[in-house]
Amino acid sequence: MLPGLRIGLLGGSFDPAHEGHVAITQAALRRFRLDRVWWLVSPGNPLKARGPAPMAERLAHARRLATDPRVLVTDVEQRLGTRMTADTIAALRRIYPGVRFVWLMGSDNLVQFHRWDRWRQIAASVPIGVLARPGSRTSARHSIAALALARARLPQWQAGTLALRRPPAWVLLNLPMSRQSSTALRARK
Ligand SMILES: Nc1ncnc2c1ncn2[C@@H]1O[C@H](COP(=O)(O)OP(=O)(O)OP(=O)(O)O)[C@@H](O)[C@H]1O
Ligand SMILES: O=C(O)c1ccc[n+]([C@@H]2O[C@H](COP(=O)([O-])O)[C@@H](O)[C@H]2O)c1
Repeated sequence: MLPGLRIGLLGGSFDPAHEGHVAITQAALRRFRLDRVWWLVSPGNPLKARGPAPMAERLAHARRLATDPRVLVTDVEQRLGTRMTADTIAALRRIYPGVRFVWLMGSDNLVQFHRWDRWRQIAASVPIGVLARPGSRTSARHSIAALALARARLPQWQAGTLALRRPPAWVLLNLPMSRQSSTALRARK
C-alpha cells in the first residue's frame, strides 16, 4: 500500500507540539508535494540534556493538534528502539522499501546538523527539506552542513521534485514564519 508514497518525516521532541509544527507540516505537504507527514515523537533528543515529558502525554497532545488526515503522529522510534536519526531512517527504509522518505527539519536544526551522529550518512540516504524558522534562516544558509552540502542544494522552485531526487539533495524553504516554540510554551506553564 505504501510503495511510491512520498512521506515526510518530522522528528521532534514535541514537548509540547504547537502551531509551528502544524504550519511547517502544511507547508511541507504542499511545497514538497508530499502524500503524508509522520511526526516522529522522539523518546529523547540525543543532544538535549533535559528529558522530555512522558511519551503518552506528548503523543496525545500532538494528536489533538494534528487534525489533517495526511499527518500521522507516531512513537515509532520508541517501538524500533532507535534514538539516533541515522538509525531511525535506516530502519524505516528497510521496513518500507519503495517509500520516498524526506527528512524535514526547521532551519535551527540545520545550524547544528553537523553535530548529529552520522549526519553525512543521513544526507546521503534521504532528501532533506528545511523549513525557515525565525532567528536561524540566515545562519542555516551559512552553517557547516549547508556549506558541506552546497552542491546538493536545490533552488526553491524545484521543491516539488525534492522527494524524487537522489540524495544528497536539500531545499531551504521560505514560508510565512511562525514564532511558536515548545520552550516558550513550557515557560508559560
Ligand atoms: N516555529 C517553527 N518554525 C520552523 N520549524 C520549527 C518550528 N517549531 C519547531 N520546528 C521544527 O520542528 C522540529 C521539531 O521541533 P521540536 O519538537 O523540538 O519543537 P521546538 O519548538 O523546536 O522545541 P524546543 O523549543 O523545546 O527546542 C524541529 O526540526 C524544529 O526545528
Ligand atoms: O541523531 C542525532 O544525532 C540527532 C541529534 C539531534 C536531534 N536529532 C533529531 O532531530 C529531531 C529534532 O529534535 P528536537 O529535539 O529539536 O525536536 C528529533 O527527531 C531528534 O531525534 C537527532
